[in-house]
Amino acid sequence: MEDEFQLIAKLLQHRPPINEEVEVDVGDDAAVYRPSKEMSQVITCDTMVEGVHFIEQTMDPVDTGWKGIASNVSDIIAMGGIPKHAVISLAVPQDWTEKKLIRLYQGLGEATQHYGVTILGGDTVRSMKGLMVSITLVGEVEQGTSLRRSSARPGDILFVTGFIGASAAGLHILLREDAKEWRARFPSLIQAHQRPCPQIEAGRLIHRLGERAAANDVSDGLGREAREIAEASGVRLVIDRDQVPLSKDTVTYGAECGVDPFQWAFDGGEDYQLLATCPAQEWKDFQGCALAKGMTFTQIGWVEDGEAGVDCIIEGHRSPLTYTGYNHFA
Ligand SMILES: Nc1ncnc2c1ncn2[C@@H]1O[C@H](COP(=O)(O)OP(=O)(O)O)[C@@H](O)[C@H]1O
Ligand SMILES: Cc1ncc(C[n+]2csc(CCOP(=O)(O)OP(=O)(O)O)c2C)c(N)n1
Ligand SMILES: [Mg+2]
Ligand SMILES: [Mg+2]
Ligand SMILES: [Mg+2]
Repeated sequence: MEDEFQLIAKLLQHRPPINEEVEVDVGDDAAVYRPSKEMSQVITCDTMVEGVHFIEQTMDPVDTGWKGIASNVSDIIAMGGIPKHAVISLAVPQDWTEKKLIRLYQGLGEATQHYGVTILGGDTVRSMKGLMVSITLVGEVEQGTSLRRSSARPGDILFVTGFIGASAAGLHILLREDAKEWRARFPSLIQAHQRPCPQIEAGRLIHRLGERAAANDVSDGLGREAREIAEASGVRLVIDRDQVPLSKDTVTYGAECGVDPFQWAFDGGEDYQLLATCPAQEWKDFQGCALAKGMTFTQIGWVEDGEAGVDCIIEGHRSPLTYTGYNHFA
């Protein structure tokens, strides 16, 4: 590799074109974009670190690029927003060749194209060990209407979008020494881990409920995300564990390898689905509306008055949730 400036020029060939909202593109000290009228700006930042979020065995660089954007898009969606512009910070170790970095950018390019996000800049520096990709994503939401973790109220329905736990099941396969044969049998689990696909439409549909809905994206496992909503709202969430939607492959693989698949759902993380609440009287229509748009929203519990926290019903027996979720410093 010659120098970082030539590298940046090569990498940028793999980003989708910018649009008319961009006043100053890559190439100056900072980028300038024009926010839409009547919209508030939403800003988030998520990082992928080699050895923590991915290793060579689990992710091709193209997947790491995709997932870096997806994890940020997921947070904008969980606020009810629409993702718009990204800046990308790279710390590159010696063993990451230009070829691998171009693959990373192809993944970033695919995901930004898919979600209508423009890459407006970034930063490129040396890392002494391991690649780090840190992405800051700006989105927008109608003023004063973002979805908060603090909006859950007693009597609400607690629900999730899609399936939960498939990403952690996929990671379990990818970390096996005999991964090859399992990968071929359970491609949906591998896909869930490597290519999560947060759905903007799901967030925007929940956003229609306005301040009566609370939402969190599932990055650290249901156990962790549920606690965050309970604490922010000052309510007790009750989850009926057997209602948590697990994909058929998640259940089959769990049975074959002797792992409780609910552990993947509650402790695993990286599903990038939404955990949300909805007023009970709206639930049936709301769920029907999601279905009509090709999305599955599944009730997994409800919200009660009481000490802030989460209870879980397992085979008819209710007790405080013991699953903890993912913890970086455990
Ligand atoms: N180093 C930091 N400095 C300031 N705020 C932070 C930092 N790390 C996380 N946060 C904030 O703490 C909150 C929780 O972060 P995090 O658990 O990463 O959220 P999420 O799981 O939705 O990505 C977010 O509002 C985030 O912006
Ligand atoms: C090699 C490897 N080991 C473990 C994991 C699991 N893992 C790493 S970070 C993480 C939690 C999600 O990442 P985080 O940075 O906490 O995202 P955020 O909650 O901020 O969106 C999980 C489940 C993984 N993806 N890859
Ligand atoms: Mg985060
Ligand atoms: Mg989040
Ligand atoms: Mg996290």
